[in-house]
Amino acid sequence: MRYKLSVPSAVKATIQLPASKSISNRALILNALAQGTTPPCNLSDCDDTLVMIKALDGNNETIDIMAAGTAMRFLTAYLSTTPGTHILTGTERMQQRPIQILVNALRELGAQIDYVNKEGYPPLRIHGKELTGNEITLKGNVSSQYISALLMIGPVLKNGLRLHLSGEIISRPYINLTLQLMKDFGGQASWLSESSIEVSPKPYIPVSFMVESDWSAASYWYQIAALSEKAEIELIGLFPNSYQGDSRGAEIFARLGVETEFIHEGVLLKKNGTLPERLDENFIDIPDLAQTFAVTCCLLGIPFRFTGLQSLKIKETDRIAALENELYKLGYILCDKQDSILCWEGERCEPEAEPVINTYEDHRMAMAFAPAAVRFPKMRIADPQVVTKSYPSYWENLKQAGFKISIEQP
Ligand SMILES: O=C(O)C1=C[C@@H](OP(=O)(O)O)[C@@H](O)[C@H](O)C1
Ligand SMILES: C=C(OP(=O)(O)O)C(=O)O
Repeated sequence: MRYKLSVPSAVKATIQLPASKSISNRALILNALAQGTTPPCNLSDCDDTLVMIKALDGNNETIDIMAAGTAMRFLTAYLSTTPGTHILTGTERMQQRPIQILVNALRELGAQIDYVNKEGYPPLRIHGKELTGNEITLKGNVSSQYISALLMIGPVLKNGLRLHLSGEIISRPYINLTLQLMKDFGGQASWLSESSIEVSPKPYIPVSFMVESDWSAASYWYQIAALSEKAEIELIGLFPNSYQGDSRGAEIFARLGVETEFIHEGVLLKKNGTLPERLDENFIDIPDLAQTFAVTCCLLGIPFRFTGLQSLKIKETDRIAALENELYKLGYILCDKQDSILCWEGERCEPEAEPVINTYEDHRMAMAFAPAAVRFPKMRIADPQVVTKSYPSYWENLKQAGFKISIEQP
């Protein structure tokens, strides 16, 4: 299936954003570890959260978390300390996303985990037991989800946990998000230095917890505001001083002419029309926003150099390659360096007359390219249903904002 989008001349909408999947999936694990009886409020209805709810509710020996990185990593740690034997598996792509760093760390703490097929990758067979170790060193430069997974089980370990992280720490705001939520659930955990974290063996307590809206999802609306002639967009459920690192997207969009005003229930986006000569930005803390800004800058004709993208290759797809391929179809020639830098210096080629944007089973490819319909009315988005991974109502919300969507079967 493909979607062809027609864009309204002015976008005017009030959008109820989805709840954050990162917060939902942490709150579910923490609530389970706290033996809470009421689930967190306003949980996301996205695939990644639904698989987490099912995994924690069910008694199935085999747990399939589909494409959810957080569920795979958080459940690996959780099941290692929970009685029972489980097979944890996921999509074909999930079986190519590395997990050895986390498995080795858990084994050092005493966990019993085996690889079902390929060494270093899911599926895993996990035999839950009491873990006795309390101090480990692991790489901090591959995925912060390994670190979040370990931190969350820290309070239930007999001797607590001390983590030492080596290499340049990526996605640090996600580690801070984990520490914040652990505190909200009565845990005691904090940074000892730039690269060490200590968790006390103090049990969690059940609390009532409300999940805020998703700042990563908000980025596509900022993008629509940046690319449209006229836009008046209200996003519900976002607050200042969010726990989510992707709230920094608002500051970067301010440089691209979209200002944020915090109003009663969320934010109001306002265009001020000023654009920079170029955008150079380090995405080490905000990897999920790279696609949003790459597409936005190309379409606004703003050359860029994005660094800190080393984690993009092991996400839902190789996002650096996917961006290069699909932006080429729209006439933009990007270059990448050292697997961690993506640049566009204004080089153009003839765009395809009717470009079909492939989405590579990556929700963010679909969501970041859809706003490009503003400039490319003949563009199609292939396999648009991928958005359910984090934002099931994305297309409905676009329709609400005046976009028209026609469905095509290739
Ligand atoms: O902890 C989390 O909720 C996440 C951490 C990030 O992954 P990495 O730490 O692998 O970069 C991010 O890309 C992902 O969407 C969600
Ligand atoms: C990378 C992502 O998700 P995950 O790693 O949790 O699958 C994402 O949502 O962009």
